[in-house]
Amino acid sequence: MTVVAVAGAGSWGTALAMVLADNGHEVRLWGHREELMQEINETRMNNRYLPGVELPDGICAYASLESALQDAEHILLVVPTKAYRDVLRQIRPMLSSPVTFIHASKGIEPDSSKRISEVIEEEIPAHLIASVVVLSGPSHAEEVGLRHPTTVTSASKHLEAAEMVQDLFMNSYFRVYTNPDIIGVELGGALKNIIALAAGITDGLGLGDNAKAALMTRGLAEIARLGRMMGANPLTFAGLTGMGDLIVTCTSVHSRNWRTGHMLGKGQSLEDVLANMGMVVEGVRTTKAAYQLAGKMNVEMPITIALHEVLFNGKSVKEAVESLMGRVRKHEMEAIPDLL
Ligand SMILES: NC(=O)C1=CN([C@@H]2O[C@H](COP(=O)(O)OP(=O)(O)OC[C@H]3O[C@@H](n4cnc5c(N)ncnc54)[C@H](OP(=O)(O)O)[C@@H]3O)[C@@H](O)[C@H]2O)C=CC1
Ligand SMILES: O=C(CO)COP(=O)(O)O
Repeated sequence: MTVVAVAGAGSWGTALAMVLADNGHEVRLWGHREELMQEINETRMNNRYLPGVELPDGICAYASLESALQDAEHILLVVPTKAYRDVLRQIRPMLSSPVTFIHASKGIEPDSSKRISEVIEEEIPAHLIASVVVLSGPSHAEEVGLRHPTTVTSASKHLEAAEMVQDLFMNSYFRVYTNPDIIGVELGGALKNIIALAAGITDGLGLGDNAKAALMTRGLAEIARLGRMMGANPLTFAGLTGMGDLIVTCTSVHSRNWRTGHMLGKGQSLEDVLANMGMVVEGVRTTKAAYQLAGKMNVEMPITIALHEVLFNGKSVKEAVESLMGRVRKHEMEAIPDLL
């Protein structure tokens, strides 16, 4: 049995806490809302974020981060990307010996263009980090909560750490693979949210399955283009954390990113959609970050740019579709010279 602190008691933190508790680990689920933490301990449910799922006895909810971290060998971070620096700055003075940081969030920080593992390494001194591991893949919390078969990837520069996390989570309904390509795994998980927003928009507009297949395929091409420039292994994007997560996020009604796009396609404003969602929609912020990165790295990302114009510059979705379809002719493999 291992003691794991889970920082972030939303949908995904709660579902992953359940997987760990099913595997016999002692799980300290930390959330910053005292009332919700008390309710979880009393009702054995997180009705706000994962309704209908009965939580195993191995989970104890904490409103005090310090108590949750006490004796924890590993810290699983599952807060929205925008909360990372704040949460890590709270954690830092509470650590006295190195721990493994596992993160399961999917986003890139705007302006700094940092991946989450880089933010962790920036905020926590090296002597307090045993390893950084990313857990990512096609995995909606609602289905993991039902213990439906799910596959994900554990990625780390250190294979032993990736394998340790694989063993920690793996069970009969949750299968974990390893991959050393932490850059590709983090970028795939973050960037697919942009394409899911765009796919939701085309679904909301009623543009059909051809348009959605086009967005997903050309979306993956631009993700791989940026990834390659940032040092990822292009093959990672054909795996669970690339194509796999792109499929689930663009096609599932559980996806908050797809749902947001769908409502935008139906004519609602971004502000209204986000105000009513009640959960994080990472793709909005990541569109900003990817737009900046595409400019900095000089990588062609037409879907990301079109979505950026819709979300932040008032371009109509109709105009965005026309501008994408009206681009000059291309070779399908044009920007991936190795494949020509
Ligand atoms: N849901 C899913 O199926 C999956 C989600 N992910 C990723 O996991 C990450 C978390 O998503 P998810 O759990 O779905 O998000 P939710 O919106 O369901 O929950 C987010 C949680 O984080 C809390 N939170 C927000 N800011 C802070 C803060 N500053 N300090 C402490 N807690 C904070 C929220 O609390 P409050 O109630 O106060 O807002 C809430 O409990 C995202 O990056 C997402 O992309 C990855 C795979 C699957
Ligand atoms: O990453 C996810 C599934 O793998 C969750 O996607 P959403 O944040 O769009 O719900």
